[in-house]
Amino acid sequence: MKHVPCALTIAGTDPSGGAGIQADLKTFQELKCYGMAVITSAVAQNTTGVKDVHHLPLGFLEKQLQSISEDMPVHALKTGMVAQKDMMNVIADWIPKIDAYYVMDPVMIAQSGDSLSEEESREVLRNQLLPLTSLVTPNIPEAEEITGKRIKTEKDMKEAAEAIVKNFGAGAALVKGGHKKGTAVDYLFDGNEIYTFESERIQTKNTHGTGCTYSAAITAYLARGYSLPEAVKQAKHFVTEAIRHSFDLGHGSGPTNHFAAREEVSNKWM
Ligand SMILES: Nc1ncnc2c1ncn2[C@@H]1O[C@H](COP(=O)(O)OP(=O)(O)OP(=O)(O)O)[C@@H](O)[C@H]1O
Ligand SMILES: Cc1ncc(COP(=O)(O)O)c(N)n1
Repeated sequence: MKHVPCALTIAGTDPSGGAGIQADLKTFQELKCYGMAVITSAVAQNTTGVKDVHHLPLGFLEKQLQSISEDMPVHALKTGMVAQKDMMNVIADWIPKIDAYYVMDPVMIAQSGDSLSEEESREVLRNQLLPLTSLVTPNIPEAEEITGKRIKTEKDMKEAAEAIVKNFGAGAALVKGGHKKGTAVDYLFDGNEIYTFESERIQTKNTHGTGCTYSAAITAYLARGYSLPEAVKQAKHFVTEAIRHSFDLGHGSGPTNHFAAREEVSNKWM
């Protein structure tokens, strides 16, 4: 049988299907990866916000991870919502046991403003998880939280990407400009150079789960064997099209459209 690219997400859930594990699996599927999922927290949420969170017991998180590593290949994995420091420690102990690219989406606060991670977990994220990453994908507030420095300009974004690699030991850092005005520009520092990924800003309120979809698409392209800059370039195209064709569903910030995104990018990579 042909080599099957295998991608894993370790994240929280979104029953309304726009973010978290659900968005990740849709992305893996559209980008022709075999998708696997380990759940950290069950989240009652929809396009309008988070209603409740139920963290899975630590021992159960460990068993889910073990179920993967004792049986399945993983070529690339991502983490999304990992709310508690003890969960981070479990994941940090497990990742070195497998040989896979690791993309961290350092999910802290949902677009709705609801917190998705405990304050005290930030130090473990910085000290234990960041040094294990192939890539971390903070938005501007998350990059500020990691570096402890305000980001106001595009120069600040590039400096934050460099600092996250040089001072915090990430393999590479992609600082995303979804939260700034003007074009949707992201900066990648891979330890050697800065790459720029830019698209027009699409006028829509339907951007629920864009960060999840973007990091899952990068993970999928890495699992498929793309180099890091090429994986980010293709994933940026995918997320831009997912936003352009986003669904006007729900009463809040609607979800992005994974299958339209795949149709738009497909003739380039299939
Ligand atoms: N309105 C938009 N038009 C085009 N691209 C966008 C828009 N909003 C965000 N993006 C892009 O989507 C990607 C995700 O960025 P963003 O900064 O929104 O991440 P995030 O805040 O982690 O996402 P989330 O909203 O899921 O928390 C980035 O490439 C960003 O530039
Ligand atoms: C389980 C989970 N993970 C991540 C997000 C962030 O997505 P957004 O910022 O678009 O709400 C979310 N809402 N839920």
